[in-house]
Amino acid sequence: MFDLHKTALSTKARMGTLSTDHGTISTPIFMPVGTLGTVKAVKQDELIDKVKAQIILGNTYHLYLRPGCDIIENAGGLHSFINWDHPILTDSGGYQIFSLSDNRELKEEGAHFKSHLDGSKHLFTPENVVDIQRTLGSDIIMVLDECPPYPSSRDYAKESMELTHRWEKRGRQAFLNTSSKYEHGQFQFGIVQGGTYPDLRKESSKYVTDLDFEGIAIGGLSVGEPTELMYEMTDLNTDYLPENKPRYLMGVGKPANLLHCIARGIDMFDCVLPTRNARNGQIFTRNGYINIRNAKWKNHNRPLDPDFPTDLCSQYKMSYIHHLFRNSELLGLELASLHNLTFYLWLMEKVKERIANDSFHNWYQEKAKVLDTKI
Ligand SMILES: CNc1nc2c(CCNCC3CCCCC3)c3nc(N)[nH]c(=O)c3cc2[nH]1
Repeated sequence: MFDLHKTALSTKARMGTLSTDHGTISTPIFMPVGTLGTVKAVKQDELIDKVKAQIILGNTYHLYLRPGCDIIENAGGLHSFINWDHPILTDSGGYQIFSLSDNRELKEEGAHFKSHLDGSKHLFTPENVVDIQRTLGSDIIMVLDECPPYPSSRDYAKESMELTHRWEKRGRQAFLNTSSKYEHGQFQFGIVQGGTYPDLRKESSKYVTDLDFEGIAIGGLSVGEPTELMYEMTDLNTDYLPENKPRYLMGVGKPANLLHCIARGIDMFDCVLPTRNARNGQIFTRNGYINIRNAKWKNHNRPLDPDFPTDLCSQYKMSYIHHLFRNSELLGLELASLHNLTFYLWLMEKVKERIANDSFHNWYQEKAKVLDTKI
């Protein structure tokens, strides 16, 4: 399960390992997002050999709708279907129902929604999202929850949190009453909610902790709230979460956000930013970020950062990559996506080095400022 190795000096940063039947994850970790069973524009072997990814995310909502659970089950489960023999975490679909389906209804029994693909009607319940993720065979499954919008009134946030709590209790029971359909075991993570209300966040942290999940996610953040408020809620939540369980901050974030949230006690992150923004030309570097589509790179005949270990950085001229993006050439998307993911995992390795030698606390704030600078 989760072994806490070290907590940093004067911040809540920590290093640990999460052992799953598909491999061990060293934390802090960033988890590349593979919505439809593929991390867009990056091949599985590159994820291992170049990105050094240790775990990727899949999406219950999308995979359930297409290709559907029976196709994936017939293929031997998600790992076999996508040819990835390492850890996979799947989100429960609650968040996707809100961000994708324009017609959904929350009831005590679960979330009714219409498929964004063909308008067909579906219902996710705390119990059937366990069954779906049992069938997918992901190593870490998430409970069904509601992620309230930002801003939400305190009443709405409280109502939503309490429904999510009742769903989590049912989801945990469904998980404990069933077992994995495959050779490998599975873990279930609970999700803390409570909007941006400190008293609700504290109550939710305690409620979810008491359900004794294998890990705990912090939900309801990175939904448009000010960054400082996201940091404040994260800091408060980890004060009330057990030290011996991994903490997963959902949907976060920019490189600078990762450093600040690691300092506030977070172990696991996921975000579409490195791949989605790569496709728009945003490239993260050790000295800040650039947009390669900008005309300033048109005649720039040097590589971006010759000493950084990616093809984009060391093998290609900026003028050429600018040209690829200007012409929507696939090679541009591939180089930028692979680079950004490699950068995120490289940053996590730097963080672990700093925690190990007790130099994280006087490094991360300045580094976060540099990483947040547009070059
Ligand atoms: C971007 N901000 C944000 N994301 C949130 C997410 C989604 C996290 N990412 C999942 C991946 C998305 C791409 C496909 C694969 C799964 C949240 N998910 C849940 N269940 N609950 C949240 O409160 C919740 C809150 C979130 N906030």
